[in-house]
Amino acid sequence: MSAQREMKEKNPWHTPVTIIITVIGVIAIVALVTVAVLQNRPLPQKYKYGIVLDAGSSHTALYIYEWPAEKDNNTGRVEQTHSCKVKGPGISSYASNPLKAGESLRECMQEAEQRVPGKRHHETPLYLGATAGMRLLNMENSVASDKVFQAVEEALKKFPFSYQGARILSGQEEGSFGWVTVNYLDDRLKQGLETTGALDLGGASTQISFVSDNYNGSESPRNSVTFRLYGNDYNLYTHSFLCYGKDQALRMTLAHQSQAGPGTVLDPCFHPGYTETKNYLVLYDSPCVSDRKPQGAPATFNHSGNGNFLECQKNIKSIFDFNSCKYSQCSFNGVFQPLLQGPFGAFSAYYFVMNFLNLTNTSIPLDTVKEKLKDYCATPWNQIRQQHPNIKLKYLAEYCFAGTYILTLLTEGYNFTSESYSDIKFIEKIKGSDAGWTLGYMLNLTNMIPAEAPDSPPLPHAGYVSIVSIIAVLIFILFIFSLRPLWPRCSKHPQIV
Ligand SMILES: O=P(O)(O)OP(=O)(O)OP(=O)(O)OC[C@H]1O[C@@H](n2cnc3c(O)ncnc32)[C@H](O)[C@@H]1O
Ligand SMILES: [Ca+2]
Repeated sequence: MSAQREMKEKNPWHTPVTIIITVIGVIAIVALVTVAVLQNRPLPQKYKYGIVLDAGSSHTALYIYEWPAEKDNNTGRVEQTHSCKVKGPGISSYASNPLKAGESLRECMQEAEQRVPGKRHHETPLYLGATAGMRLLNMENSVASDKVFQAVEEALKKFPFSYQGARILSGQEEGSFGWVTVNYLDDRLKQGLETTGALDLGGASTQISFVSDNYNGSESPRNSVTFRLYGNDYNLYTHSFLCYGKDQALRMTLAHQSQAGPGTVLDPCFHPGYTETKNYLVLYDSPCVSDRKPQGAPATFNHSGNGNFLECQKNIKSIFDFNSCKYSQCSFNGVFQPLLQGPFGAFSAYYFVMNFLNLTNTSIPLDTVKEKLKDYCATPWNQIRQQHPNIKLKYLAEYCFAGTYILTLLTEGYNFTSESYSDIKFIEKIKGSDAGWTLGYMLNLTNMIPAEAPDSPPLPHAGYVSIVSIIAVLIFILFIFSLRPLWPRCSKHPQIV
C-alpha cells in the first residue's frame, strides 16, 4: 500500500502544474474550434428581389426573382419565387385605350407588393420588357405605342419599387436572354459546360439561339451576340423571326388561303365540322399581313375546317420563303443559319402545344409524331370539344394548326432532321423557374453574372470545420507528447522494495 502511495506521489501527472496546463490546453483547443465554427457559421439567409414584367403580344406576365442578399455579386442562385398572369390581352392590344394597359397591370403589381417583404420594396428593381406585339404596334403606329408606354410607366411608378424603365426588346435581346436563362438555370454557364440552344415560340415572333462550332460571327454579324460569362467566351447565333409567332403565323396562313377569293375558307388546319364567321378587317389588322388585303373584300368570311395534316402543312409552307439565300446556308426568308448544334430547349408555345398534344417526348420517332398529329387533325370538332370541355375554345380550335406549324417550323424552317429532332426537349420550367427571356434580362441588367469566374472559398464550410478540428486534435496530441519527460517511467514489473 505504501509503495502504491509512493508511486502516486512520484507521478508528475498528479502535480498541480501539469493538471493546470492540461486543463488550459483542453480549454484553449475547445475555444479555438468553437470560435472557428461560430465565426464561419452561415448567417441566417436574407433575400433580395427583382421584378420583371414580360409584356408579350398575347399577354403580360410578372415574375418575381429572389437571391441570397450576401451573394448577389456572383455565387448565389437567382430563383423565380412567384409569377402572376395579367388578366386580359397584351399591352399592344390597348392601342386605342392606353390607360387600360396601365390599369391591367395593377392586380399583379399589388400581388408583388404583398410577396416582396416591405423593407425590400425600395431597393427592388422593376423592369418591363415588351416583345413582338409592341414591335409590330411601333412599326404600325409609333404614336400609339408611345402612349401605351407612357400609361404603363405612370401605372408602374405608383408602386414602391425601384422602377427601371419600360422598353421594347430587340429580337436579338429576346433570343439571347432566353438562351442565358436556360443555361443559367441548368448551371451550364458557371461550370463552363456545353450549352443548350433556346427555341422560343411566342404569339407574334419566334426565336432560335444556339452556339455552333462552325459560327464565329463573321458570316451575318447581325445574328451574332458575344458574351463573356464566368470566365468563358460564348459566340451565340440568334435570330428572331417577326410575324412567325403562333398567332401571326396563323394569320399569314389564313390570309394566304383567303387570297383564293371571298366567301368560305375551307381550312385543312382546323377540325372537320369547325365553322366560324370571321372578320376580314380583324384578320388583316397586322403589319404581318396588311399588304395582302384583297381589294373589295366583304366584311366577313366563313372559316371552316376539313382537318388534313398534309394539306395544312402545304399551306403553312407557303408562308416561308426557301428560295432566297445569299449566305452559305439559310433557315428561311434569306436568313443565315449555321449548322444546328444541340441540345435544345423549346419553351413557351412549343411547350403549351406539344404538352396538350401529348407529344413532348422527342424520343418518339418524328414519323410517328406526324401520324399522331394527322389523326388528331382529322378528329371531328364536336368530338374534340367533348373530350376537352375545360380548355379555352380558342386554344382548342388551334392545336391542330399549332402542332403542324411547330413541326413545319422545326423541320422545314430550321432544318431539324428525324435524328436531330430528338435533341429537342420541350420544357416549361427549369428547377421551378419559367424558361423565357425575363431572368436573363434581369441578370444582365443587374450585372449578376460576372465576366470572370468568381473567387470561391477554397473549402466548403463542412470541410473547413473538419480540418480545424483535426488540426486541433493533432496539436493536443503533440502537446501531450511534449510532456513526455514528465511521464512516469513504469517498468513492466515494478519492483516493490
Ligand atoms: O413573345 P411574343 O411573341 O410577344 O408573345 P407572348 O409572349 O405573348 O406569347 P406566349 O409565349 O405567352 O404565348 C405564345 C402563344 O401561345 C398561346 N398560348 C398560351 N397558353 C396556351 C395554352 O395553354 N395552350 C395553347 N396556346 C397557348 C398564346 O395565346 C400565344 O399565341
Ligand atoms: Ca414571349
